[in-house]
Amino acid sequence: MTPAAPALEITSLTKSYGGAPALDGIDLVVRPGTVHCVLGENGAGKSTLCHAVGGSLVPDTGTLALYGRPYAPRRPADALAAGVALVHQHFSLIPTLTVEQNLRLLRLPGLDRALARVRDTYGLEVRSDARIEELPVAARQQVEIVKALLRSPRLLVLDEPTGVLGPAETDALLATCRSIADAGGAVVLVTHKLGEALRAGDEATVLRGGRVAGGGPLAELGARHLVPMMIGHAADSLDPALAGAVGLAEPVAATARRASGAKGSALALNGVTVRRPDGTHALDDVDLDIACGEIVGIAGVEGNGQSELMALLGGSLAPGGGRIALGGRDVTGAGPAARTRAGLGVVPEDRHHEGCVPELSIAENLHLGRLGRFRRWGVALDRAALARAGADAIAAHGIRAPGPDAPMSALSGGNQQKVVLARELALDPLVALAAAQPTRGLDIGAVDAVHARIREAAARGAGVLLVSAELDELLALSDRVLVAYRGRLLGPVDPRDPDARDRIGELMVGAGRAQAPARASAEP
Ligand SMILES: Nc1ncnc2c1ncn2[C@@H]1O[C@H](COP(=O)(O)OP(=O)(O)OP(=O)(O)O)[C@@H](O)[C@H]1O
Repeated sequence: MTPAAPALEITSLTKSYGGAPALDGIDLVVRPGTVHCVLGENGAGKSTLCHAVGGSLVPDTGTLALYGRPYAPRRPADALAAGVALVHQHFSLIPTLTVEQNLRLLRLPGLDRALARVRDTYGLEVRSDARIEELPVAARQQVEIVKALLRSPRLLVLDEPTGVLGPAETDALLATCRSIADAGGAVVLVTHKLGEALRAGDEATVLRGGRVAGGGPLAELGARHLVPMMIGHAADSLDPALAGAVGLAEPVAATARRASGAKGSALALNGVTVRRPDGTHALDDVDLDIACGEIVGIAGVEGNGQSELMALLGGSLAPGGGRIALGGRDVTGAGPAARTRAGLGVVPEDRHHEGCVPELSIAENLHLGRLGRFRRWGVALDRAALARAGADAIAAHGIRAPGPDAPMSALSGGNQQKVVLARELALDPLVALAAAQPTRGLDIGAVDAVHARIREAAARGAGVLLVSAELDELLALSDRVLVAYRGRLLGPVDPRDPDARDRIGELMVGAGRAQAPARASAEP
């Protein structure tokens, strides 16, 4: 190893899919002892780059060097042997096995010692006896990161690791990145969150359309230079709340939305209870009434009933008690398809496993549950009509896709999310929309567009339930915010209240419960 050599040097890297370049002549240098952020819009090529470094994809042309030595991994095992660990956007854990069983599959000598080292060095601990499928998404991500750290990598590549993490977990992860860099290693951190990059990164490279759009030391670039590199034009058009959230402007307080004028209840839960297998309440006698045209935000630490609430609305979980009504009609016993027909749009948190069918085409995914209208004589699918409708939706929602007939699996993570959102927002009628983390993994331009679409849906009279880990998002969009805490919905908090953040923070840890109504207010 040459001491002054870059930890990673990428030269003229290219990779195409069916003639379309995903990476088009990338040059990138990661210096040892640094956290190097890779930024860029959805479909820019960030994951493809990570895969090339992590050995899960072989580039068409170009070279890589690791600490001054040629490095050409053909498979992930080559990367691991060279000291490169990659944490993917999609988890690679076996859900039915425990954490420990998953870690033992690595066949590392001295696993217990290595786990103790990771715990002592980074303060990262995992519950060895828990089954992966029982763990919240953030805890699964933690296991993936521990798995990577067990091998003491000299280059750690993290593909959008913080999308699923709460603020405290994100802080812990960013601190871990810093300790790896301080110990002389290097970290490549892919993120959409500018604040995070500016806080934790030393340098950045911005990708756009498979090319390097710019980069340099983060302290010099700042949000003002980075955002135009990322979105390809000046950031003036961004919504002021979003511009404030990414540090481009002074933070702005939420403003009152114009009432839609729609009347009545869009979505109502009445005394809804869900018990977990261990007898505890995932949802505890929840009452919630969302008026037509109203946006209700749900904050809260993950694992306080939000997942069950979404599964319940999606129809994959039946309540132990209580009833659900859509536009005044009881849908408690209705299956997912009947709810879709009745006008309930659901954007699940785990778009990859629940929101779409990766093997089907993009056009089919855009019309899941409504493919019937493209059948001729009720049987054969009119593929041309389906492709035309798919192409329209792709254009309208800015989905970066090879075409409507390409498989969903060919889309980048953020573009898959756009497909799921486009499909649910296109329901006709759309009586209510329940969306969990709708902007997770989306670039700044796309977040802006999704916020606008959610506001439009409410303006057209839909009631919106918005579950989000992003407080800025909840405050910018919601008419009122409730906080999920141990299966109950506490609050409401008015987002225009100057103390809204503090109040939500208190409710998230259960403080102030005594003053809050035990049941969420039914009144908007
Ligand atoms: N298996 C594949 N087949 C065809 N095209 C693909 C495949 N994988 C990726 N692509 C295309 O390559 C381009 C880059 O995708 P990539 O996943 O690297 O983007 P990204 O920057 O990570 O996006 P995101 O922020 O949404 O995760 C996209 O246009 C995507 O559609």
